[in-house]
Amino acid sequence: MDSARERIRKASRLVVKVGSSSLTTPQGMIDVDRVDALVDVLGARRKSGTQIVLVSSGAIAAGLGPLGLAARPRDLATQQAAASVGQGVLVARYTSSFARYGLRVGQVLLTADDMMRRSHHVNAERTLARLLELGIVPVVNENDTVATDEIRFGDNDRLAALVAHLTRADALVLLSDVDALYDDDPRRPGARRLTEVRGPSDLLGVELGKGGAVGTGGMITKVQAAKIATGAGVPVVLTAAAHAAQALAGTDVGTYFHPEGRHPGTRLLWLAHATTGRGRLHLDSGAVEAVVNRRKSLLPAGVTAVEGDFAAGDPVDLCEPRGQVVARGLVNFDAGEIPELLGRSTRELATALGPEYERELIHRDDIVILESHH
Ligand SMILES: Nc1ncnc2c1ncn2[C@@H]1O[C@H](COP(=O)(O)OP(=O)(O)O)[C@@H](O)[C@H]1O
Ligand SMILES: N[C@@H](CCC(=O)OP(=O)(O)O)C(=O)O
Repeated sequence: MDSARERIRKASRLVVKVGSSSLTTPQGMIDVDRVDALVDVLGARRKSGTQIVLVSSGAIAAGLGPLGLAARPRDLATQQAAASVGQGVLVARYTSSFARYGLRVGQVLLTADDMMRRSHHVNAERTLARLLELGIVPVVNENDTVATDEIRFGDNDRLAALVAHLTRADALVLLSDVDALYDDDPRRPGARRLTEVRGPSDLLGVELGKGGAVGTGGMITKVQAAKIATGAGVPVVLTAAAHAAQALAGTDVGTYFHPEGRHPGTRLLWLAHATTGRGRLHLDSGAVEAVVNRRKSLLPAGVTAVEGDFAAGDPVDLCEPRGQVVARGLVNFDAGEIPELLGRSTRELATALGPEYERELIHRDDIVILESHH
């Protein structure tokens, strides 16, 4: 056996993500046989001592049938209503399916916001750790009913990567309806399977297409998820749900993404990968140098313009003078407060406006430099 794959076979904590298309029928009902087949694999592995976190999509898809909808609705409110109905059905099914192995599940619903706000992510981390200690299988999904369009993950691939990091998992297994990453859309003739990915250069020229009718992200979000996880030191296997047993046994199925071994903080991981800014701050070249190369906080003196309507605490993109986004950060002021601060020193602002204006626009701990600018 490939020694890299050994990491999956020997993992003592695994995050397994399964997509909608592997759990539901085209009619929008739970596919009981496929759920049971997946639980057979996970239940057996749990019984052998491995802790398992299951990140399961399928709430929206499983809500379609009960609501009499023929296809995934386009509008967010109906998707959220379907998720609300479907999530209950889904968890009920997992509860009875895992009970066949004497195992209990615990529902955990997270938003992208929870990954960012320190108090929330500390709580999520603690609850997941406790569930695992208690021998429970946490079943995680995005909290679809409260997540708004701009901020939601939409697919669970990136959420699963962040959960793998949050729980310090030994590996992430992404299960879909396709058995591997291919160099082209596998529905096209001649597409070839990638058995492993060692880094970005292995992905050059790979065509990443959209998914089927029930899934959302297609391969693009799965590859993004793999980059997030491997960048945080967690290896990833991507394969079909039907090959779950082989993947967990470390057999050569699907695509193996080798880990890179850096461990950035979870909150910043979210900031870099799971969102786009709510607005933009344009930096002069001195501020770019300070923030990107010297990892300093961003002060109002180095900002030339502000765009967008954001509130204090929101993520904003930081642009260099030609307009290219180089970093992202959690801003300390509302958009409307910023214009009068621009170009002025913090000391001058404190004297003119009061001591609360002495703070930086964005604290260095709340800034991530985007990948190509490291
Ligand atoms: N290069 C590629 N390699 C593999 N699959 C691809 C590729 N490009 C597009 N796809 C499609 O992506 C789909 C999986 O994405 P999706 O439907 O979102 O799955 P899930 O619901 O499991 O998250 C596959 O069915 C496949 O047809
Ligand atoms: N949270 C959503 C996930 C949406 C979705 O389809 O995701 P995926 O199948 O992983 O591409 C749900 O449960 O329906």
